[in-house]
Amino acid sequence: MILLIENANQLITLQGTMKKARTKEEMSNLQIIDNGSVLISGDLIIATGTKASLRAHYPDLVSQANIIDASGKVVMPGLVDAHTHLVFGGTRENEFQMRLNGATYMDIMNAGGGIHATTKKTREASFEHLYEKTYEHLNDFLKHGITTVESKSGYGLDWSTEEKQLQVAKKLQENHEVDVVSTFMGAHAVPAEYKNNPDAFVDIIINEMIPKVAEGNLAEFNDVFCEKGVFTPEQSRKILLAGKEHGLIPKIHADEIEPYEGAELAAEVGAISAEHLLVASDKGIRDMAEAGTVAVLLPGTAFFLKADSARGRLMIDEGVPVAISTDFNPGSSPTISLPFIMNLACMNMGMTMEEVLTATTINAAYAINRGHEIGSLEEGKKADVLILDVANYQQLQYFYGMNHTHTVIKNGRVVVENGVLCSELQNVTD
Ligand SMILES: N=CN[C@@H](CCC(=O)O)C(=O)O
Repeated sequence: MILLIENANQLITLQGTMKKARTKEEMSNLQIIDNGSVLISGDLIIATGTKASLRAHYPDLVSQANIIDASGKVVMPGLVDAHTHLVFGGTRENEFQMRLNGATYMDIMNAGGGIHATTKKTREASFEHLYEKTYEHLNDFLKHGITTVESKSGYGLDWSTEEKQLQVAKKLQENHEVDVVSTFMGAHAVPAEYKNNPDAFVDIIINEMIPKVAEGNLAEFNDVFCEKGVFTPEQSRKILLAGKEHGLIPKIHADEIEPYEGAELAAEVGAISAEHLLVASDKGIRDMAEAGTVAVLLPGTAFFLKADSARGRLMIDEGVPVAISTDFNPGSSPTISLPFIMNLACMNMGMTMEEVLTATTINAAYAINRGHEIGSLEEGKKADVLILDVANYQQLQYFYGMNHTHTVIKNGRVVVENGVLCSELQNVTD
């Protein structure tokens, strides 16, 4: 199948020569083509350029192509969400009310709620239930223009449930249009049964769970919630290094609630990303810049927890490559709306609209080791393309809290048309 998208008001390609996440002023370089076209063959991008240049260079392909007219619209790479806790049982709106009444996130967790409440529900849920519920969430992601999602386990905290979450993610990767990239996060919390002996649980993660994850090829990354009252930096280091020995790339939930030298640890162990970073230290930020660790910032979580956002502006100025993600989870960020989170990044972290687009495409792709195949519209990359019903990219932030997705092309196939999932249209006509 050959597709030709033509007449885009603005075609944002994000093309670049660098083979790594963008930093500093590179984050503002969107490489925009006015009246742009994208030529797609099968699941790959063949070329981008002006209408005239593609028609002149590829007359044979153009003559066979199905044309998509993007007049008056913005065309850009599919959005990448590099931090979610995608597969979970239950919801926690009761905790939202508790937090509105003044309780803190950690108060609730220490009293057996929070991650522990979702762990209970996820342990109880069947594989089929989790699969169907998460399938619906992925449909929502797709309708908002997100074509790749990272998914962390961590609501099992025992092997059978961790494996169930990872297997759900794996089956979704096989069956759903959205690409699902898996992270093992057995170290999300210390389960109640190990409350008095957390080191014994750390040993189980290291000696039992990580080897099984690697053997079953169930995840690419290994993540730890390094936080006071959860896992110490020493425990986190051990878990991340053990994962590395088994081929799992380190990620870390760092400096979210209290400063704990998580950013420093991320740089030290060679983590691909450090995530949250609301209270990361100046030294931690400098260490990350030097190590090239991607900061995955989650302004929706700060918003929902009524906390101050991470210092995104400073991180960019210091040379840290920044990505922005939803942190979709049932407690601290129950939203799939990456477009809304992008707006929060502008409003609350001092990031420019250009930086935010880079942070949710190419830099997010690098945060999950996919920068070579997604995140920009370039020859040879996957044809994951988003067409937005806005006249310019600034309107995407200006008309905030709305879904501007018109068309989504995933792997060279139109999967959302006029804002509606093609699979849903199919069901109506069947
Ligand atoms: N902070 C730790 N983990 C999740 C929240 C998980 C939950 O509350 O269920 C996060 O990334 O925000």
